[in-house]
Amino acid sequence: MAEQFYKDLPKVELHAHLNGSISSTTTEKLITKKPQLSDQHNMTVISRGQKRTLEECFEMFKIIHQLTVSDEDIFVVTKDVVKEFAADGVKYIELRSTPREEKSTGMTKKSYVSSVLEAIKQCKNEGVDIDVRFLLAIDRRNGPNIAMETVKLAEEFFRSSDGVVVGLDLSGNPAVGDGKNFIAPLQAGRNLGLKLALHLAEIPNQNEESEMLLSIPPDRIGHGTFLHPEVGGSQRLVDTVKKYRIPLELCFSSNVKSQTISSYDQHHFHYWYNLGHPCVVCTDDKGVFGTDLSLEYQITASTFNLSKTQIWDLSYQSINCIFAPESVKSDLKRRWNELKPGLFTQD
Ligand SMILES: CC(C)=CCNc1ncnc2c1ncn2[C@@H]1O[C@H](COP(=O)(O)O)[C@@H](O)[C@H]1O
Ligand SMILES: [Zn+2]
Repeated sequence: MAEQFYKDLPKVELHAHLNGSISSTTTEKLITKKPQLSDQHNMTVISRGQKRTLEECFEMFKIIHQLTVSDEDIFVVTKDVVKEFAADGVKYIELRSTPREEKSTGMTKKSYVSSVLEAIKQCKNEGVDIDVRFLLAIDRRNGPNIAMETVKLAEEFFRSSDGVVVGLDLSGNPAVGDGKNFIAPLQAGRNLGLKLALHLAEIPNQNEESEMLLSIPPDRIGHGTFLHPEVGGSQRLVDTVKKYRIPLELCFSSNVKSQTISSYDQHHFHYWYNLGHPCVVCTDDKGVFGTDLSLEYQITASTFNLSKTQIWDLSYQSINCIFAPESVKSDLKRRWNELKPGLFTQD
């Protein structure tokens, strides 16, 4: 559990996968409806101090996906996840999820997205204090044709969701498939006005793929762990990211627990923060990695010795990286400034 300062800090969450963000309370709820899966419960979270390989982490999603197979499941999960982020002091979130169909329950990709959006709407009607937006995710293992279908689905909801659907994500096991196959669908999405948040250089030796994806260019980068030359990336990659000033979504617990980074102090946050490059602290999969955004901010502060003012600035500057329009950014900044005095008189 994070200290009160980090909980009270108003925060922006820009990298959260819906099915990776399910809490153990919600998992229990889902298991009650599916008792045949009851022995899978402790398979869906990596506890404190534990680590897994990246491959093992992706295996966990197969189990989680068995728990969320109907529109009702997706609705319940979205509502709970949104409320949990709000309770953790997150004032603006961009959730992302891969539309899935499930023949046994009649869930289609379209009804999947509708269920997410209905849950978001209900949270808003109930007065939950958080602005929620949504990105449709493309899973690399499904290939470019499915990716193009996802772009079309995103286009439909982009037009009809009153600004809730803002973009596309490219994710899934980075060792599977080739990123260059997704350039065309991603570019098509971009031309439609959808913003792009792409997982990039999450594992080593993907410089060629990273270069191609950066040439689009994306609006934000997920992880970017192996972009810089010290870890086998290249100065050219760094220069491109700097030239376009593409913000990085950084996820400490995720990277350490899935072992793409050996320890917190080795995290590339250090590299990019020292360059003055926009860095956004995120959770990735708060359920799987047993974390929340407050804790990720606290880890950032304690690992790199950042003061409370520096942490405040980090959170405030994240507002510039959201995909919602400028007017939303201004409103959030006003809100942050109203909350600031209360936060700094606690000492
Ligand atoms: C497993 C691991 C190391 C997690 C951290 N890094 C990740 N890298 C790439 N894709 C991810 C990651 N975490 C979640 N995802 C994507 O998000 C999905 C789960 O959320 P959803 O079903 O899209 O709602 C996964 O199936 C995967 O496609
Ligand atoms: Zn991710």
